[in-house]
Amino acid sequence: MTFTIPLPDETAYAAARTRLDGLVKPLGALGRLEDLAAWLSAAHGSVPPRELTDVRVVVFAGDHGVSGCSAYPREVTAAMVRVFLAGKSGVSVLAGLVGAQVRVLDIAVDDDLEGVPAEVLAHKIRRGSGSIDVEDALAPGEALRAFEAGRAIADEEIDAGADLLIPGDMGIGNTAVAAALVAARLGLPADEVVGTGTGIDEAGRQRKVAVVSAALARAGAVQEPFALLTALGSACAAATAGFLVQGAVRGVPVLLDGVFSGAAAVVAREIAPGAERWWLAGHRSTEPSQAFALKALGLEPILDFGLRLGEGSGAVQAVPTLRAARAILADMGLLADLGS
Ligand SMILES: O=C(O)c1ccc[n+]([C@@H]2O[C@H](COP(=O)([O-])O)[C@@H](O)[C@H]2O)c1
Ligand SMILES: Cc1cc2nc[nH]c2cc1C
Repeated sequence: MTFTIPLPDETAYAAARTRLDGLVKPLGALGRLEDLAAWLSAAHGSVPPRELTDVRVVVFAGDHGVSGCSAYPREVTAAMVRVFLAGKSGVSVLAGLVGAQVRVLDIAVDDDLEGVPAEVLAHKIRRGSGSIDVEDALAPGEALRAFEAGRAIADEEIDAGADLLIPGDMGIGNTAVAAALVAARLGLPADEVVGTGTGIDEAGRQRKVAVVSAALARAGAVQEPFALLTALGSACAAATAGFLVQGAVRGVPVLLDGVFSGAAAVVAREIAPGAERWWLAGHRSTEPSQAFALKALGLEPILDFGLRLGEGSGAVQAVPTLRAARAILADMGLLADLGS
């Protein structure tokens, strides 16, 4: 499987840097905002870049098999799908503030979700994913099917006008899976990547370390990305990876969220090298595996608010910063006009 990833426009990048240096401010005084402005110019091939008017969050909902690794029971995942649909989730509220749309999809919720609109269930791969410490997460073929679903979902959003994609996640137990994927891909011990997720105590974290260690031992040296998603991932991880890859294939910027999209991104980059050029990191999660993932991807988070909600909630809060980056290029005056 090979993908053609477009290259961001280097000429636009250089032109943006030149313009930024000429704006009415000390050289470099807008710091990271200048980097983001140049990045967006390269992505859009224009200086200034276009306005980001159609931001879309897709929440991939699913259960993750591993038990005893979360502060909350598995049933919360299904219940939260209804909260997203009612517009009452954290990301729903935060997305509303920046005019972003939120779409929730049942990828692998361990529930039939009776009464939920058919379009929410349209991409369901399975009920729950396997408990990775004792079995493969997915049956043969499911990782590819979920990955293709994620690509199709990105295509749907882009065809409907999305100019910025945000992957969200809802899945009790998914921080253990994220840790396992990052540990396996980057060759790290479980203890270094496992965090407290939804808020487990140190004894709980030690149990989670044991689960992730068992998963890594069970999977052995598996490295091929789809084999990795099958052994240690989940349907949501594979679907998120497909979503990230397709954003890059279509040349549409993607704002990663927390630990889960970070782990999916590490695997997605293996599937489609160069795709990371189209990704930005919205915020720094409290989960240690996210820090390793972002470092490996060469991404620096925009915000660092101690967030650990998931859902796309951190990424949506970085949207105003991206808009600010565009605005300085579009609207600031020039040093050359100073005093005239
Ligand atoms: O994105 C993050 O950084 C993050 C950190 C901790 C927890 N979460 C969310 O909490 C759930 C997973 O936590 P846990 O403890 O059940 O593995 C899942 O629904 C995630 O969206 C998300
Ligand atoms: C209530 C709740 C909401 C969430 N949103 C993302 N992960 C979550 C986990 C819980 C427990």
